[in-house]
Amino acid sequence: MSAWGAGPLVVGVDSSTQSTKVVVVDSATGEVAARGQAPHTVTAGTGKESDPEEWWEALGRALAACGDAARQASAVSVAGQQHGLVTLDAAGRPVRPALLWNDVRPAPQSRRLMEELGGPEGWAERVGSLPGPAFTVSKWAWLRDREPAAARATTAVRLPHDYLTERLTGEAVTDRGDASGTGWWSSATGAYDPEVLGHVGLAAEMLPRVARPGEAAGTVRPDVLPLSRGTLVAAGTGDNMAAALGLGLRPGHPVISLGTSGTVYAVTGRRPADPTGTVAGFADARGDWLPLACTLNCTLAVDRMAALLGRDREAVEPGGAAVVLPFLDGERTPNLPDATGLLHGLRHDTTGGQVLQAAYDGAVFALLRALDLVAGPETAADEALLLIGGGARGRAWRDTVRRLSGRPVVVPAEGELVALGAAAQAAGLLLGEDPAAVARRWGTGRGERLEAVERDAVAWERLAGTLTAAGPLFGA
Ligand SMILES: Nc1ncnc2c1ncn2[C@@H]1O[C@H](COP(=O)(O)OP(=O)(O)O)[C@@H](O)[C@H]1O
Ligand SMILES: O=C(CO)[C@@H](O)[C@H](O)COP(=O)(O)O
Repeated sequence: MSAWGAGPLVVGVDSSTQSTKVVVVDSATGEVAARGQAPHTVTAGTGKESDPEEWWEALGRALAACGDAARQASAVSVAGQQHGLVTLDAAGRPVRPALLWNDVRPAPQSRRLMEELGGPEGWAERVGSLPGPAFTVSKWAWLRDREPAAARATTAVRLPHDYLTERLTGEAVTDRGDASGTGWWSSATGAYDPEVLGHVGLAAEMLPRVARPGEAAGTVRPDVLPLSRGTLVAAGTGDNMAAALGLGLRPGHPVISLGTSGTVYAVTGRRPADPTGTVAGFADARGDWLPLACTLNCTLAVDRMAALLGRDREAVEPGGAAVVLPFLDGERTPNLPDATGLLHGLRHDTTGGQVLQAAYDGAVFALLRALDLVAGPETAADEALLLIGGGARGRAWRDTVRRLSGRPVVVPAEGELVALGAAAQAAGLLLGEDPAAVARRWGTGRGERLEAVERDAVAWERLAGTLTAAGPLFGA
């Protein structure tokens, strides 16, 4: 029992693309005692990079905003944006800024790795996922090609959440969920794949230990952050895996997350292996699987379109025949790393609000095309979609998902599902419970249900036709 409520306090961290968010939660009730947030800088332009030192400082600031509650916590867990390549030198300092998940520069290395190591079928079977440009293995191959001196200076490779966990504990630890986004962890064997590592010149000693679900990473070192020395630290996980924990997700309940990335995923007991590369065959943080499709252009692309049009993001208008493929950062789903944004179907009477609606439609269409692939046979055709991420707060996003899917939508009342999932992982470690069961007890997945509306098949067909016609323009 803490000074704040019924049970010991736990801290959940979401170190995502745009910011770090922290929640301090009562482990008995799930009540949020304090919260903090601090922004990150991402380089503009084609390359997407962030300084890992800035994530650490942002974590300190977000924790400080929680005041005494963070210091009183008994356990902490860090969830982070997936795939990012953090390269450390012998002194444990970043050799260069981290290459982020949405950096498409490694597209040539991704294609090469695919050809050299068994083709799409080989990768799907052996690793569970294809080594798309997002995957850490392609980023490391890019670094070796383009910045060989930086690659040579690297003695340790981490993911964003591992880097922060190691700064907290001094221990090099990751988990199966985040490891499954590297491309060098095999979902078939549950271990690093020696052939992939050998192929890209990485020694297993350069990588963190992969903790078992429910295992601790260590304890907080003295005087590192506004946390108490000796606080238990869970292994952490990738941000999508953490959100699945926070929702207490069971098979048959697909999730759409609308943030910097758009993601669509579900939890399942069957190991995914999709040779088309649309579905990443991630592991979850518990021992099951998290088939997931991810787009590079979601909330930021739509907000950029709103800014270009000089409109508020909610100022959409129905009608017209405009189509927007909002591939401002290239695209991952579909796999078109060299794509750019496309606006089609303009007439004299097309309004700015219709073009903005078309941008929402394009972003949601890309995600919904992958829904059936990730949802699997456990999911009923009329099952509601769980809508999370910053965009889930917006009315236009909610309405677009309902109109293009024809399904009901449930928006959890608590917005920070990644941080809450990390908190549930910390509580699970502290109390010896399954973190998803902790989250269910807390009720974090409960929220507002918006009923289905008729599916807009006309808009869907227009988008599908435009995407097919535009393929050659984008190098498809
Ligand atoms: N009220 C809102 N309505 C619509 N979109 C919103 C709202 N609040 C935040 N967002 C969007 O959420 C995005 C951030 O989402 P978030 O899930 O926090 O991102 P990430 O975890 O990738 O850093 C912003 O890009 C912004 O466009
Ligand atoms: O690459 C993926 C999933 O494979 C992304 O979902 C990242 O994990 C970044 O997440 P956000 O910062 O958008 O939450």
